Amino acid sequence: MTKSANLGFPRIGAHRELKKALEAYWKGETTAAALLATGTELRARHWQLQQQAGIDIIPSNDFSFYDHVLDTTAMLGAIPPRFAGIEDPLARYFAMARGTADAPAMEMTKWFDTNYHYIVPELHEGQNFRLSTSKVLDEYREAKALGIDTRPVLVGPVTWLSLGKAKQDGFDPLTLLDAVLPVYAELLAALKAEGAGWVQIDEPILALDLTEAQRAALRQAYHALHASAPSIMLTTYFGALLDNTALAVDLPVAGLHVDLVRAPEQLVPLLKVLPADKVLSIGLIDGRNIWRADLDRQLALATRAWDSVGPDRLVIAPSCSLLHSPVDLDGETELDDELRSWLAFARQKLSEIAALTLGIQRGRGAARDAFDASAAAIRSHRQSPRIHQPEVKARTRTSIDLNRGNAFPTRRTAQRQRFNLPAFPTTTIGSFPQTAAIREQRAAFKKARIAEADYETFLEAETEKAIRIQERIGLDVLVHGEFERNDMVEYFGEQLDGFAFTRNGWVQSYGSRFVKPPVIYGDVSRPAPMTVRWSAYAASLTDRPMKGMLTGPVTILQWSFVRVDQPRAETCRQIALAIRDEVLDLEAAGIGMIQIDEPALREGLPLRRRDWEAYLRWAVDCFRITASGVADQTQIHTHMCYAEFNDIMPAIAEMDADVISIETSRSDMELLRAFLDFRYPNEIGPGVWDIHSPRVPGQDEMELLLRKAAEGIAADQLWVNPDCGLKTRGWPEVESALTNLVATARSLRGEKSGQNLQ
Ligand SMILES: CN1c2c(nc(N)[nH]c2=O)NC[C@@H]1CNc1ccc(C(=O)N[C@@H](CCC(=O)N[C@@H](CCC(=O)N[C@@H](CCC(=O)O)C(=O)O)C(=O)O)C(=O)O)cc1
Ligand SMILES: N[C@@H](CCS)C(=O)O
Ligand SMILES: [Zn+2]
Repeated sequence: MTKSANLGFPRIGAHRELKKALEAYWKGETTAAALLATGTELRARHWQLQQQAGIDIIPSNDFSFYDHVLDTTAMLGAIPPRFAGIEDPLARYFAMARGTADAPAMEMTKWFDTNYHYIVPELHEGQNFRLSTSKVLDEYREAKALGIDTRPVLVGPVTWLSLGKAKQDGFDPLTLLDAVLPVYAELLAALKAEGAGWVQIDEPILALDLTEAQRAALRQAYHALHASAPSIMLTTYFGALLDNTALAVDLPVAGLHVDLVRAPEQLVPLLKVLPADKVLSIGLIDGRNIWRADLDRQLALATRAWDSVGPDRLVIAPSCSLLHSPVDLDGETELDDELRSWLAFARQKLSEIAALTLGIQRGRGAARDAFDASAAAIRSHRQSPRIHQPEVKARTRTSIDLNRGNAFPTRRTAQRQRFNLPAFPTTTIGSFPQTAAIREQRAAFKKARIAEADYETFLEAETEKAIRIQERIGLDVLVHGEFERNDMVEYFGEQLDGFAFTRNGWVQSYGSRFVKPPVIYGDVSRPAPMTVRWSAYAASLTDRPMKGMLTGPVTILQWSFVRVDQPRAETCRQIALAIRDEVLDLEAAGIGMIQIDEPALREGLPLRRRDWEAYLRWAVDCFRITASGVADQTQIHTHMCYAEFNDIMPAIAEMDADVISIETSRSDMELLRAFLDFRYPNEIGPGVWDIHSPRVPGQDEMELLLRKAAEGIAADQLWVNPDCGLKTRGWPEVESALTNLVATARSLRGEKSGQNLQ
C-alpha cells in the first residue's frame, strides 16, 4: 500500500518556544534541564501532530537545538581543537555555534539555495572520528516510547564532507570518507538493533553538479553502509538529479526520494531507469513555499508513478524537509479569507500529503473535500483581481538605462570631492541593536497599545542616541540604525503593494534567529516612499554623511514567499522598479550615500551551473535598475554576507556599486580571496568583526585582518566595517567593538601617511 511520509518538521514550535528557551538559557535565566525539557516537549508534540495528520512515516532526529549539520559534526566527534577543552557537551555544542571569549565560532553559511544557515564542519588531514553523541538513538527511542516508530534522518556522509571546509590549503575533505564511514556504520547498526526499519539519509548534493570524486565517494559510502543499516531512503531535494540519475538509481539503497516540485520533469526519465526493487518517494508538496498545492495536478503526477512502480513501492512526501515552511496557518487570524484559502503551512502540508496518499490509494473521492478545496483555491487565485495590475506590468516592459552616468573612476573623483573622507573610511552595515525595549514598543504599537506618534517619538530618540554614539566613537559614515524595521525584508514587504505578511509565519534562519518572509501574491508597486522619512530625519541630526539603507530586489525576492504564476525574474523587476523610485527619492532628499543590500544574491544562484548565466543576467540587471538613475556624486553601496563569492565575482563587479561591504572575518578573510583574485575594481569593505558572535574582537585582531586584506587590495580602495548589521548584538559589545574598529582604521591611516602599509 502506498504510504505517506514527512522528511522533517519545523523545530521552532507554533509559539516560538524553542527560540525563547534557547535565549533564556544563553542568558543564564534558565537551566540546561529546562532547555532540554522544551526540546522533549516540542518533539513529542510534533510527532503526535504528524501522526494525527495521518502521516505513516514520521521523521526523528529532525529536531535540533541549533543546526542539524552541527549535530552531525558533534555526532562524528569532529570538534575543532579550540573547543575540545570544554567538558560539558551542551556548552561545547553552543560554543562551536556561537563562539566564546577565547574561541571564535565556527563559520556559518547558506544551506544550498535557502535562507537557512548551517555551521560549516572544519576538516583537516588525519582527522579522527568516533561516534560521540547518542542523539539519533535517543530521539528514536523517545518517539518509540510514545508509540511512534520513526524513520531517523541523517545528513549523509558525502554531503557532510562536501559542505565541510578544509583547514589546510590543498586538502580534499572527501579523503576523510574512509574515516567517517565506520562511524555511520556503527550508528546505523545500532539503529537497526534498536528496531528501526528505515532510515532517511539526506544527500542533497545529488542535485548539484558533482565531481568524479564526489560520485566515487557516494558509491563507496553506500556500498559500505547498506549491509548493516536499516533500509535506506536516500533523499535528494532542491532540484533534479539530471546527470546524477544513473548514479543515484544504481546505489545499493532500498529507496530513493526525489523532488517533483522543483523538478516534476524528472519523473518520467527516472521511472525508465528505476530498478524494480527500489521504493520511490515522490516529493509532491512544496516544502519551500506556502502556496496550497494543486492536488489534482499532483495526483496526476503520483498516478504516473503509481502506474509504473505499483502501490507498494510508492511513498508520497513533501519535496524536502518542512523546516523551510512556517508552522501553522491556523495562527494567522488576521489574513483575509481569500488569501488564507491560497496558503498551506507545515501543518496544512501534512494534511495535503495525507489527502494525496488517500487519493492515490482509493481515488480522489476518498479525500473529496481536500481536493475540492484545493481546486477552488487554485481557481480563486487565478481569477482574483488582486493579482494583476496592468500599469505595473506595463512599466516592467519599458526600457531603462542600466548604466550610471559615468564609469567608476569618474564617479569616484566626484564622490571624493563631495565627501572628502579619510583613508580607510569607517562605517557600519546599517542596523544597530534591536533591544528588547525596541521590540516591545513595536509590539505595543502593532497591538494599538501606544499611539503612532508616541512610537515615532520613541524611534526618533533611539535614532538620535545611535547617531550620537557613532559620532562619539568617531565613525566617518553614519547610519540611522534601522530601529523602525522589524526585518530588512518584511519592513519593505509591509509597505509595498502585492505583498501580504503573516503574524506567526516564522522560519528558522540560524540558531535562535527566525524570519517571517512576506508573501508576494500579486504585482508589486510602491504606493509611497518607504525610508525617506527616517534617513532624512537622521541626516538632519548630524554633519557627517548619512548612508541611506535599502534592501535590494533580489534579496527581497529571495527572502519572501514568491508567487509561482509568473517567472521570478518578472517579479524581481517589479520590485527593482519600486526600489529605484525609493533610491531617487532618497537622493532628492539630499542623502548622498545609499546602500542597497543584496546579501541573498549568491543564495539565489541556481544549483546547476547551466542555469547560472540566465539568473545572473536578470539579477544583476535588477540591481542596476535600482541604482542607475542617480548622479555621479551619489555613492551607491551594496552589502553581501554569509556566502561564497568566488563563483559570482564577474556578476558582483557588473553590479558596479561604488562600494561593497562583505562578510569575511568569520572565515579569516578567506572569502575576500575571490575579490583579490578577481582584482575587484571598485571600493570594498571586508568585514573585520564577526557580528554573529557575542565576542568583541580587539584592535590587534582587526588590524591583522585588514593587513591581510591590504596584501591584495590597494589601501585607497579599502573601507573598514563589521561583517554585517548589528541588530543581534547588545550596545556594550557594539560600543567596544566599534571603538576598536575606529582605532584600527586610525592606526592604519597613520602608517599610510608614512607609506608603511604595503
Ligand atoms: C541578515 N539576515 C537576514 C536574513 N533574512 C532576513 N529575512 N532578514 C535578515 O536580516 N537572512 C540572512 C541573515 C540572517 N540573519 C538574521 C539575523 C537576525 C534575525 C533576527 O533577529 N530575527 C528576529 C526576528 C526579527 C523580527 O521580525 N522582529 C519583529 C518581531 C519581534 C518579536 O518577536 N516580538 C515579540 C514581542 C516583542 C517582545 O516583547 O519582545 C512578539 O511578537 O511576540 C520586530 O522586531 O518587530 C528574531 O527574534 O529571531 C534574523 C536573521
Ligand atoms: N542593512 C542590514 C543588512 C543585513 S544583511 C543590516 O544592517 O542589518
Ligand atoms: Zn549582512
